[in-house]
Amino acid sequence: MELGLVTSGEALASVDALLPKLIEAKVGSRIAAQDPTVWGPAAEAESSIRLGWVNPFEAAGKLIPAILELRDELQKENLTRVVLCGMGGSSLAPEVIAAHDEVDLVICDTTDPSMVKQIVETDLERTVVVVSSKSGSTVETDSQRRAFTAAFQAAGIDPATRLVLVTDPGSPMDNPEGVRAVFNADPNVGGRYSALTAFGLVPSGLAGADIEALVEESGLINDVLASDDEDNLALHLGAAMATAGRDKLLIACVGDALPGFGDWAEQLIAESTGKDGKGVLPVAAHVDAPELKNLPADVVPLFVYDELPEEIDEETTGVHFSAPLGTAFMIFEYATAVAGYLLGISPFDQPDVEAAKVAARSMLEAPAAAEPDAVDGSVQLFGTTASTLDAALAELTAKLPEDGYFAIQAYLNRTSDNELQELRDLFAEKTGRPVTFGWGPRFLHSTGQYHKGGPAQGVFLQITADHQDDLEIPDRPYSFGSLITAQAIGDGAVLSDAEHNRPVLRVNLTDRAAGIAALLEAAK
Ligand SMILES: O=P(O)(O)OC[C@H]1O[C@H](O)[C@H](O)[C@@H](O)[C@@H]1O
Repeated sequence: MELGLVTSGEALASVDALLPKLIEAKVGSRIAAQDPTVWGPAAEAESSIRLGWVNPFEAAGKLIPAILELRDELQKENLTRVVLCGMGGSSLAPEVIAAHDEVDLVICDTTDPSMVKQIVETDLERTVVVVSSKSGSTVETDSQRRAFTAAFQAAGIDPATRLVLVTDPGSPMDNPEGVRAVFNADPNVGGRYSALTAFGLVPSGLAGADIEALVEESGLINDVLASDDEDNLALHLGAAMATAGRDKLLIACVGDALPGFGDWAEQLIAESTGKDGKGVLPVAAHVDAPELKNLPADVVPLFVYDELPEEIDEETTGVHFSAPLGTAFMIFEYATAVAGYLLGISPFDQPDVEAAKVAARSMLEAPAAAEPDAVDGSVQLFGTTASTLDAALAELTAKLPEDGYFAIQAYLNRTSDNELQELRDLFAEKTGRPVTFGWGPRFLHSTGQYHKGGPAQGVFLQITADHQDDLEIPDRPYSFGSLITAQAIGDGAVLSDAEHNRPVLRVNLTDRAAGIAALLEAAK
């Protein structure tokens, strides 16, 4: 893949206006030198422990031989199915790396009982499970680990031969007892910037990805990214992200270019910029997205190519990007940090993520069985004055502000309920506004920060379901089914509370298949 970045229209105007300022303030070289003062005094404490990602090379060089050695060992034992349990920054990068190299890595980033079951009950005899968590205390990851440990034991397999941990040194998970290996990551790198640390490299490397090539690619333009001149692509991309009046970035991969990259970039940009009522809303979409046919005035489209097209219309607003995956990770990380500087926010914290976790915990401790406001066939409606699904969706859509976006949050099984993703385009068509689609609880660790901390522009459609075939979480007083429901209700409660005041409609499907069909029909 060739390396290139071209901006056009208003994105180009933004680059022209902001580049001289970025160069004058030496933003590129200061980030490369890990200068924590770039984002101002309020951000300094966090920045001073979060800039390790600008130089991942030495640590990666030491780590890779150990990963390859373990991979060989596992292969000799015919342990060829690699599952990764982890959320947000602990799973999005390895998912992209594996997809890019076309190696199988099964991602378990859910609490949907049907999906956890599907993953836990498949081919256990040849499965090795990587459990990744920087903090070592993420409830989803801990629950998935418990489910796998119990499943191995039930199958007469010693979990100590099958569990591999990736975590920060000293975290509650950093314990070699009862596991095959523990890989420590660099604590000075936050989750969403950790693609080239143990979090990105261990699971994808064990699954067979060419992690040496990836790390090599990531160093290709190190000097360019550290420079204070017009050739620094990250300054261009950061300035394009901060285009005035266009605070939404629609990401579309063209053809086979970097599959899944939009989902990774979405977490990086949403969690890094969406706070203090500001932010860039990333919209992971595709080249046929309705938004691109009739571009809303507040959206910058960003196209990711294998190779840049020969001709790019200079007038039409857009960002056109092409890079090898390792290089792309680095450019986007730098660019997001640059956008943070331009927006005047700290790109390394996620102040609003915790609120949803707290609300979910209190739901689990004292479950409140709320009565639906209305029932329409197999769909229960919560948070509406309407009595039918059609009317409830119309009521929600009517609350969209002019500069608003429609957010769909599906707390379902992203493998077997995948057709639900069609809702994204249907609502984009219907509303003429950008639409984000997130699988819960996965998105809580990604765009979840922006939805609560960014500009108050979103309206929210939560989709939950009853769990006929639930799964217990060993040694926990709640099941996966009650956990995922608590996570949805908890996040909905925070979104709609007095502080955030976002419109939220929850539809609960008492029958999944019939409910999904009804939703798709209603969205047309
Ligand atoms: O790696 P972990 O500590 O389990 O964290 C996983 C995710 O959790 C939180 O939601 C953070 O907001 C994310 O940035 C992080 O990637």
